[in-house]
Amino acid sequence: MEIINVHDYDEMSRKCAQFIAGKITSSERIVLGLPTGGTPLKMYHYLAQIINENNIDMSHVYTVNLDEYVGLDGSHEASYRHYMQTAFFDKVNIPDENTFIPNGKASDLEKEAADYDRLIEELGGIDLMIMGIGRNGHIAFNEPGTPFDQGTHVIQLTQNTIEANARFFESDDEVPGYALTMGLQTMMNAKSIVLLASGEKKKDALFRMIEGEVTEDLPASILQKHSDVTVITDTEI
Ligand SMILES: O=P(O)(O)OC[C@H]1O[C@](O)(CO)[C@@H](O)[C@@H]1O
Repeated sequence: MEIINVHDYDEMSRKCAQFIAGKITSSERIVLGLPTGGTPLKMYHYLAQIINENNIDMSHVYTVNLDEYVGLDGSHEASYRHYMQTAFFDKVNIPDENTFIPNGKASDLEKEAADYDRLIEELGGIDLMIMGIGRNGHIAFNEPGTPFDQGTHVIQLTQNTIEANARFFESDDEVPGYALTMGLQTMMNAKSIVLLASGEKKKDALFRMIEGEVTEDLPASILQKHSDVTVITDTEI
């Protein structure tokens, strides 16, 4: 695991955006795994800026998002589809049909999960996966206790995650209790991974992820077993 220490959130976001832009321009075709949450917001800002300033072609870029709330569709302001459109997709010239996010309104969620894994396979797998980390060590919505060998699935969110995400809703009660998320196996299949972590509140999870035991109690610890993980962080560990 390579750890890149930066001074602050801004530098972390800029570095990551530059790295992704470099990969996009140097690839004939690329599949990106993309996160939501507070952490990557500024990274998307810089990435859109770099793409537009340099007229970077996006027709060969495909994106698969990590997760979506069950019960929300793209018209809901807290849905991850809405987040991605406003934070990134609407700002760059990526074809709509190249962007994929699990459908949280699917009538058969199990089927939607299986179809999502099939889609990733048909795209040829994920070349570069960007992710954040939750305070309890979750990645995507894989909460502590999630088996390491799972593909995309439905998960019940913990109270900790509901509270952490309540800031995107009017109140705690509005945060959906379930989500569709890529599984840890899906994420580990990505060829390269970049994990972003900013701030003291992530310090404990980050430390355990890097130094601790590989355990399902801390989902992110599985990344110790991946051969190409870069962590960009402003948190001293
Ligand atoms: O970036 P934030 O908002 O701290 O969230 C951390 C993690 O929580 C999630 O948003 C899910 O709760 C993940 O997608 C993200 O990696």
